[in-house]
Amino acid sequence: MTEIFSYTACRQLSQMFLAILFFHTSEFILAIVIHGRSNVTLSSLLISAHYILAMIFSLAEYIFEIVFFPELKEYWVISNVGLAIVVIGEVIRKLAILTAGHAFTHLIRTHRHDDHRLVTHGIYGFMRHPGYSGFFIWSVGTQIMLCNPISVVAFAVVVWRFFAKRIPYEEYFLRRFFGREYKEYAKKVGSGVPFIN
Ligand SMILES: C[S@@+](CC[C@H](N)C(=O)[O-])C[C@H]1O[C@@H](n2cnc3c(N)ncnc32)[C@H](O)[C@@H]1O
Repeated sequence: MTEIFSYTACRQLSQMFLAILFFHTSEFILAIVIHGRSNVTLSSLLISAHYILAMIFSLAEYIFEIVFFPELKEYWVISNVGLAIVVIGEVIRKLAILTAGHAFTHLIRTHRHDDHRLVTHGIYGFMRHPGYSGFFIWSVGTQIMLCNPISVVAFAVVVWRFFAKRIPYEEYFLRRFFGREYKEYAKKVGSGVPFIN
């Protein structure tokens, strides 16, 4: 049991806590800066029941493994690569939010607003869904950082399946809003999420 208070656990769990804290507070602050306080609710913290369950599962896996298989958490190269992946995912996601500006709404728009323009510059020139790609990378990175083998696979599968449904739904409306312009853009630029066209 003392492993829970070891240097390894304290460092890896603090990194996880800071990664989560930074991700959610920065999402919320950026939403307020871009859309204005009156248009932002607590839902912009992006903390859903499924998300909390996933994080509890990941923490349970971590505690179980650090108690019964503490050597599993000592792969520092893997853990540090995970930390680097978390930072990369965070940077991609925040670049997406800053580049898209007003167009980046947490709820998918089903009606076109007059000021909604198709964004294809900056990071959107490299991938169509940098916000989703960044979150996918970030979430899997957190589990690599914790050396949580089950959660690495579980997070990759669950987050991928979520975006595999969300992206076609979002793009249905983007095609309706921007027609040919979006078709041409989608022909040239990939989604940014593995195995999603
Ligand atoms: C949560 S944001 C995610 C944006 C994008 N899917 C991404 O991953 O960066 C969802 C909103 O962004 C808008 N959106 C997505 N791609 C866009 C683009 N290239 N230009 C303008 N608006 C876009 C959609 O209409 C939707 O309301």
